Amino acid sequence: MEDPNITKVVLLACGSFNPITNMHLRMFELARDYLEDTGKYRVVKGIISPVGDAYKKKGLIEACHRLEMARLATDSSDWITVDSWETLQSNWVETARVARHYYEELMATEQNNDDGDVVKCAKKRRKEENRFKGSSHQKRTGSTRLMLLCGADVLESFGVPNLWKQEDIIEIMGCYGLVCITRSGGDPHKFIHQSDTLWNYRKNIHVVQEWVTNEISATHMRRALRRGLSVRYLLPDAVLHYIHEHNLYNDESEQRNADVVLAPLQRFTRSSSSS
Ligand SMILES: Nc1ncnc2c1ncn2[C@@H]1O[C@H](COP(=O)(O)OP(=O)(O)OP(=O)(O)O)[C@@H](O)[C@H]1O
Ligand SMILES: O=C(O)c1ccc[n+]([C@@H]2O[C@H](COP(=O)([O-])O)[C@@H](O)[C@H]2O)c1
Repeated sequence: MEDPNITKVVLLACGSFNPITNMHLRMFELARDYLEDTGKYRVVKGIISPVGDAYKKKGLIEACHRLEMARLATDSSDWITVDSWETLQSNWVETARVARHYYEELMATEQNNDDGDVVKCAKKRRKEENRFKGSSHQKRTGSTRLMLLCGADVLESFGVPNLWKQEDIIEIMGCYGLVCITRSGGDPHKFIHQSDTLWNYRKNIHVVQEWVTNEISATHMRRALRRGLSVRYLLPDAVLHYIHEHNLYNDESEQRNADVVLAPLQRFTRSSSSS
């Protein structure tokens, strides 16, 4: 018998996953431990949603390969899944829209048509943008909630001018909530404190401290692979075999989209993003 006071949660992680690393998988485990330790949540599913080919980020290889690597990486997990919906869209899809898609899917599955309609919630949120002061609109005890899972760099990218739409940030915080894993060099608590918008929604942002800090990033993987260095044990063996089998990361692949106007997050110069 389910405890009615415990809210079920689906975690959604968006990103390039170019390639997927062990840290991407660890994010899910860390988030689940954190949420369940509060005694308020039970994490029932994790979704990895790789960005589509229309996201013109330098060095981004084809979605079919990124998807397949993510599938191989999650093969042994009984709760983390990979979903191709985002990669099947012809245009780049904003993260708020991706979240809306999965939330609607979730609601349809649960046939839960009560006041949890996220589209209504999103519209209302946009109207109330300047008045709303955070927190308890999301409470839907008894039904499943969707939360966005990301690293602290993504949270901090919310502060980059003209990168995210303000209403999307508000929708993400107000309708879903965020689980944010610390990354070395970042300070999400300070960032939330310094942003009026994030401060308003602070109760919907769960900052998870990763004590075993590491610098694993997809950028590091690609760089090492281009140089013929080992990345073994930084990503699953099956993924590594797949990379070698298809010769995925090399000087040529790193030049993909090099001549295209930068993808949104690339404009936000993170140290790990330089090649
Ligand atoms: N070492 C890490 N610690 C915490 N979060 C991470 C880490 N690596 C990736 N993430 C998070 O995983 C999600 C997907 O990330 P993404 O595919 O952009 O990986 P990345 O390793 O940061 O990529 P790149 O190096 O290509 O920019 C993002 O929310 C990102 O913040
Ligand atoms: O929705 C937005 O406005 C938005 C702005 C910048 C980035 N994102 C998403 O954030 C993710 C960033 O991935 P990456 O690999 O560029 O760090 C990817 O899923 C993008 O679609 C989303």
